[in-house]
Amino acid sequence: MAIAATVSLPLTSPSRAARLSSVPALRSSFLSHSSSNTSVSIRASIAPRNPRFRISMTLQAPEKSLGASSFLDRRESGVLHFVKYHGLGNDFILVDNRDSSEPRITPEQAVKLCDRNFGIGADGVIFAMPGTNGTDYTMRIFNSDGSEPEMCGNGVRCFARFIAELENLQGRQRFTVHTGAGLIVPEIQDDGKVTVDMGEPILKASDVPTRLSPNKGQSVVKSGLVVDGVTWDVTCVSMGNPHCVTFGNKENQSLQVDELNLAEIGPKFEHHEMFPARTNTEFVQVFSSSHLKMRVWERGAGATLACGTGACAVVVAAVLEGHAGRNCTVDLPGGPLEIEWREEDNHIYMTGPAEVVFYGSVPL
Ligand SMILES: N[C@@H](CCC[C@H](N)C(=O)O)C(=O)O
Repeated sequence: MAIAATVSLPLTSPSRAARLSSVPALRSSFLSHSSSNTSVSIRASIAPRNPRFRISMTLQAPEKSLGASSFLDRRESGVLHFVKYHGLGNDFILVDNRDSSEPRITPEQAVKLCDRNFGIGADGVIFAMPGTNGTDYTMRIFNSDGSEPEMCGNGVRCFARFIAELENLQGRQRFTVHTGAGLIVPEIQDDGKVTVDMGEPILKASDVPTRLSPNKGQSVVKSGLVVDGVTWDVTCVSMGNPHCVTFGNKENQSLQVDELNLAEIGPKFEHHEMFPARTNTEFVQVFSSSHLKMRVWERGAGATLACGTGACAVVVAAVLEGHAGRNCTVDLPGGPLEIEWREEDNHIYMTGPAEVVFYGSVPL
């Protein structure tokens, strides 16, 4: 059986062009095109029965970028065309699902595609779907373990950039997006970053949800949670999806987040009996009243390089616990996010990047 693969990479940065031009077979072609903002597609046919694995490649360097729209217009059955994006290293497979309100793949297929060794590799799969209740679009997402969360902050920034590419829209754009967390409004800025109106945080314990007893009105703020014999101070916040935020424990009031063994402790928070829907957990270090650093263990995805809803929950918790003001830079392993919890409307606004990694196709 012959395998045909098509990979299309946008040449948007000199470093990417330099990396690609280091492949000897591609060098002359890439060097001659690396100065323009264009795409090169590589078609490779591999015949596995031939012991020498004959590989033939066709290089195409179109005058204009192929873009997601024409790439994803291809609709062969049994093949999934996708674009991989990342928001600060939190990476997603974006699927054009605008023709149906049913996801084009199952949670089981999503698990396989997200596998970093046997699949494409991603923290989740995101579907761009027709709008609901008058919104422009609907976003659904499967985590890399196949579960379906209500929302994804980094994902919705990638979603906005994906829609702009699909619809061939340039410059500043604003969309209304229906999610499991309700209405979310991302706006692409002139510099390509995306500011998202993430709505209001949910603090009522039973709605987060957490079984911890409310200790500040209906909320759980700086409350003791015993994990493996250690009592952590936690604040519980929902951004549509559940978050447990901690700045320290009884033994260590100020965390040095780089010292944590996240892979060991993260799952114990995620599956703790106090969180009936499991939880995302953020471990936070305070640099100043406007500068925080966090590491995250995500429900259904494990340690990730960034979590947008998590960064929003962290700022809410920091305000409620008196560590910070309403405008913060939150450093994540993959880079910084700007978060504002606005007093006038109680909404949270998140600003950060979203970038294409590559376009691809896989058999289903
Ligand atoms: N990385 C996301 C959150 C994705 C969902 C999360 N794993 C959950 O299950 O709630 C973000 O950027 O917000």
